Amino acid sequence: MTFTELLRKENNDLFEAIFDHPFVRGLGEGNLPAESIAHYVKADYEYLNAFMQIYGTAISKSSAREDILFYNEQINFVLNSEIHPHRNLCEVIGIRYEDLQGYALPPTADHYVKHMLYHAHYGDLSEILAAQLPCPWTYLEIGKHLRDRFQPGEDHPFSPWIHFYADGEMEELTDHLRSRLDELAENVSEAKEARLKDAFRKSCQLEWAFWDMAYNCEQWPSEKVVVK
Ligand SMILES: Cc1ncc(C[n+]2csc(CCO)c2C)c(N)n1
Repeated sequence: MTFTELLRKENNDLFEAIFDHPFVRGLGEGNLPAESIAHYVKADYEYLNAFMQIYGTAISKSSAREDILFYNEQINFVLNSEIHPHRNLCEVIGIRYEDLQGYALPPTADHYVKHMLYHAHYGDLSEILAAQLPCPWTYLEIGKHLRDRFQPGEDHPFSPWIHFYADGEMEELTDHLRSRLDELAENVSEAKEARLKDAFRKSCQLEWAFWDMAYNCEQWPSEKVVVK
């Protein structure tokens, strides 16, 4: 079994919990509260900004040109392609995308971003990969799960969102990150392996928590948030 196959197996409970989450089920059923969708887009827009910065840190820790090229391409992908699923959500609730940008991250999303930044700062490339991998991997599997279960056609409100993640570039991206992590995780110490597993599992936990944060419109106890 490869290292990432083991990660997938050990975190199956969280993948299943994500498929079962009411936000994810609502995407499949075509029925979600507008406030939850708006809350998701606001937080996710800022999450994607942080994700690109983490790719930037990964570049600063890469010596191979192929890695630099890959991360550079991924920054472009986030900038130019990941906006399509957001636009789909905005159209469903009739709110301009521009009006959902520039908000402070709610506690859980803030924590998720800082978890990845922690590994980006203190870890090497393998640790950054372990913390980032659940992001495309869970979305790829959510997309396929919803596509196969609900078979969304033209009339389904979230069909573009589902097909973007099920049938777009997500599989190739996930496979690339997986094979790179598998290479780097070969012959690591037990302590290092534990750090990689911890980074991956916490990101899976935080993927579930991000859906929950959006569904329940999680807020800070006081609305007065000092910095974005
Ligand atoms: C909380 C959260 N998790 C995952 C994604 C999906 N996603 C974000 S960046 C990226 C990889 C691009 O290289 C993918 C797949 C999301 N939008 N929001």
